[in-house]
Amino acid sequence: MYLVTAEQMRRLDGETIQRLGIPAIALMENAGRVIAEEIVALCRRRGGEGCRSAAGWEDAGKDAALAGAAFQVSADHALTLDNAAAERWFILVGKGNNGGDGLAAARYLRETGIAVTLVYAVPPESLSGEAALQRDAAAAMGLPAVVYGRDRVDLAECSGILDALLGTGAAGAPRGAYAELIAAANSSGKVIVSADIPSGLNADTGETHEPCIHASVTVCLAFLKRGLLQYPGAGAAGHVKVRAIGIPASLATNIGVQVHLLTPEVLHAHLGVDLARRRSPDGHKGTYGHVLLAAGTLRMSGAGLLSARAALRAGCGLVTWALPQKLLPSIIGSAPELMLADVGSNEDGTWRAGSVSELLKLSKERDVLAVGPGLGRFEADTEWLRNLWEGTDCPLVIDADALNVLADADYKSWASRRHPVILTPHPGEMARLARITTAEVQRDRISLAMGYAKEHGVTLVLKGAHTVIATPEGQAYVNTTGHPGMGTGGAGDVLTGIISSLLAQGLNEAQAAAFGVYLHGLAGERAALQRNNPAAIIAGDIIEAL
Ligand SMILES: NC(=O)C1=CN([C@@H]2O[C@H](COP(=O)(O)OP(=O)(O)OC[C@H]3O[C@@H](n4cnc5c(N)ncnc54)[C@H](OP(=O)(O)O)[C@@H]3O)[C@@H](O)[C@H]2O)[C@@H](O)CC1
Ligand SMILES: Nc1ncnc2c1ncn2[C@@H]1O[C@H](COP(=O)(O)OP(=O)(O)O)[C@@H](O)[C@H]1O
Ligand SMILES: [K+]
Repeated sequence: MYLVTAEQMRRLDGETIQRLGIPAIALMENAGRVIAEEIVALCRRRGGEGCRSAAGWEDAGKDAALAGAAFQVSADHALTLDNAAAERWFILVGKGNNGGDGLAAARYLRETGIAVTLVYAVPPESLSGEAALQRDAAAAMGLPAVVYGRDRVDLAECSGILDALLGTGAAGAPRGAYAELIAAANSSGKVIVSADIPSGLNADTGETHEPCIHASVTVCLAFLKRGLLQYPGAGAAGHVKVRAIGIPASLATNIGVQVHLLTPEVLHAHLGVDLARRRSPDGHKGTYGHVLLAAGTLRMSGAGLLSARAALRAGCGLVTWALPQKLLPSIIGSAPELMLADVGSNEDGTWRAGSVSELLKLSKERDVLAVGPGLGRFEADTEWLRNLWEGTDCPLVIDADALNVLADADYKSWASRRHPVILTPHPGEMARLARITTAEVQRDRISLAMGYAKEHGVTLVLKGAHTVIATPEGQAYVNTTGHPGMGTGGAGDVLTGIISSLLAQGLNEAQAAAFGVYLHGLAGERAALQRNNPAAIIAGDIIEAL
């Protein structure tokens, strides 16, 4: 599934209207219809109708067939509602095409028997184009209408609100009557369905203006908007339903859309990942690759252990953990499946820059080098990392403190590598890498990740809720597996182990990063299910749930 910006959406609309010759009003009709269908589905769920109607039709069909009846008629189930008389919806209508969508939806809802009242944010005379046609059609159908600020509007009188105030054409924070209506809708306690995006949301970045609608359901039209997947916007959108309105998905490739929602289909069809992770019947530990991990200090020995164990659980054949000598006594025996490589250490258990020669030697017999979890900082660590960057002939995964080393270095001047580099920063590490604040990182995670990956020629995994994976070629994937319970020390170390393990098994960097993030999130969800309270998840649970 593609993710688009408002500007890309305008081009997709334009292509459909101009190149395919589909009139804009037809797209708006489709939009109104699918919005109405989702509202009917919602009314049906809360009215306790469940699937009764659908099953009822099926049963009737079966009965008729058994009785030998040849002729059957069925109605439009998606726009049929048994308890329509119990519903009264207010349709908040803005001046642009988003308002036009709401007006079209209002007509379809009225047809189901639901009472609707149009609440215009602006005088209806100010609507133009297709929205004006919809205004006139609604008026011709006799739909009651009021104008906010001129007529009395009491949102307490309705059973639900359709927010069709602002869509992808909105600029800046909602003003005047729009702001007042949004605030009133939010405090009404009524269920809110948003047309396309919640009004007040930045459709590209996911920033929420003050005020912004808090929807239960957002009926997103044609293509998923980037802002619906990025927090805080993702929180304001509620359940997002993407519905087709007649704009062909193939147009997205024509206009160069490069961001995808990370689904099993995208992993399989777009990235070529074998989701079944088949292993060959005659495979052996040598078949599945060997990870070399440089991680851990006395103070943070657990980070290395978590990465190493996660790598094993993610399926690679062998893991060698290179660690400071002072750590060895406490680690021996803690994970018998691991191989340990003593690379010496300072008196206090920290890494020595001289360990690089041993690491370079070890890397020759390994398929991947992962550096960083629990590494700490040490003297001449920049030169140490530069030697690994320039001297290893295998994919490199860089996490945690090794990212902070990179952030302090001018690594664009380092020799280019034959094998890929994957960086796995959390927002704080990303802020240091990009030399901006953490708040600036979170403002538009997708654009930032894409820009950084392209500029630095790395695969970037920007972690946090809805992790973004960006490739140097300009593609990006947004992951939605995972769980807030994963906000626990060491969860990122587990991810580093998983991604390294997949690389060792022969996946390319985009596959390993995307599939690794996806599996890590699934394991987090499974771990949350296994605990009575998700707050009880610890990083080791994620490994065991892999
Ligand atoms: N064929 C198509 O294009 C299709 C489009 N579709 C639908 O159209 C939506 C996009 O429609 P759109 O481009 O007309 O913009 P939209 O979001 O309705 O709002 C713009 C209006 O709001 C106003 N306004 C702006 N900012 C404001 C603010 N901060 N505070 C207050 N007012 C503000 C601004 O008025 P102005 O300030 O210029 O007087 C302007 O008139 C899209 O999300 C989807 O729902 C679908 O039907 C599929 C086919
Ligand atoms: N709310 C959340 N939803 C989904 N995943 C989350 C959430 N919070 C954290 N995570 C995931 O947990 C991991 C935390 O990583 P990180 O911050 O590096 O932890 P640590 O440094 O302790 O290992 C990341 O993969 C992140 O995406
Ligand atoms: K809206």
